[in-house]
Amino acid sequence: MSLIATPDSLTITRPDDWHLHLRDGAALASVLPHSARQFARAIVMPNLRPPVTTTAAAAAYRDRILAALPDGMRFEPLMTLYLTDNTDPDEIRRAHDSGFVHAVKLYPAGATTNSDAGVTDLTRCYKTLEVMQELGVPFLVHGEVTDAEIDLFDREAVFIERVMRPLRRDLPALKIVFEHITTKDAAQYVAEADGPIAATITAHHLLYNRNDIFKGGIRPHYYCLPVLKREAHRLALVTAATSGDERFFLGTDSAPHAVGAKEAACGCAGCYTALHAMEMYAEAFERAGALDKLEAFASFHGPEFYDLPRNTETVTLKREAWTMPDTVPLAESALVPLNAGEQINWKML
Ligand SMILES: NC(=O)N[C@@H](CC(=O)O)C(=O)O
Ligand SMILES: [Zn+2]
Ligand SMILES: [Zn+2]
Repeated sequence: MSLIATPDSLTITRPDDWHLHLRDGAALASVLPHSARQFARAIVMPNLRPPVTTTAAAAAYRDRILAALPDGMRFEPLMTLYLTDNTDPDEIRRAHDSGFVHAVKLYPAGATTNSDAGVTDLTRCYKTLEVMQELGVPFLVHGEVTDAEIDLFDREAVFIERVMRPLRRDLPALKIVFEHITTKDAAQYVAEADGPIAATITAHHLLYNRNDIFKGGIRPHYYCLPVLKREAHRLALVTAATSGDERFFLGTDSAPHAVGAKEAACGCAGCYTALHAMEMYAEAFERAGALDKLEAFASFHGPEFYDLPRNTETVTLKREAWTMPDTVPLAESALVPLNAGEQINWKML
């Protein structure tokens, strides 16, 4: 354990981000240095337009990410495939053999940003999922039902009953990550489940609840999917993240959108936290009196689940106040990060 802690400084093994949106093209070049500064590796989400559905497309995307990395920075993109109703089981074998595709992602069709090509009915994918189970390829799940009749705030809890339980009954050895969990239902489900299941938790779901979306007016930069929930759920996520349970690990879900796409009559879902993710997590763990649990959550549990080695370098977080920028460039436009213009209490050196 490399954890060295004083009241004002915390040195931990370099962390990884197990859920990240990097986009593509000029936007990729804008955001990549932020994540590369904070994290050694990241699970890169495949919801591009068109989505990354093949190993060949993942290889090309990986090359574009590495080409966009500024000189002198190190960062390893861990690639994923986007599951569709038609993903061929052989594509999973190719992905597994590639050595650089580390997981397959479920977007229920219509659930979130760029999910139109997603899965309409998971039972159509069972042949493909069986091969993933056989090869030990993790299945990363955006866990919300898309049924318009289900209340937006209940979609994760209903997903557990309608999709997660039947899936795990039918494929009990499939490795699953319940991504960006937002409810006590999901935290409890994962903590109590038998078998190979884990969950990522974002920094913003540890720090905020649904009141923050509406504080003094509508605040689009706090809108993401799954949407922030009520305080009891936030508290359950904090308990899970700080418990030391290896099933819970860090995934920022940092999701860049141009300012105009967020500050709009019908704004996009996604919070941008890549600039200050570790500072946010440190704040959340400190408030819970659990800074000593941050290293395992951020740097050990993820590699363990993905069968990857831990990073060997360290990073240091210092208690030092600084102010988040109001905007940062995003290709030809700009994005507004979460906490824009606010004071941050920790600083990653
Ligand atoms: N989390 C979000 O609100 N948005 C993500 C998609 C996702 O992770 O669901 C995005 O790609 O913008
Ligand atoms: Zn998602
Ligand atoms: Zn995401």
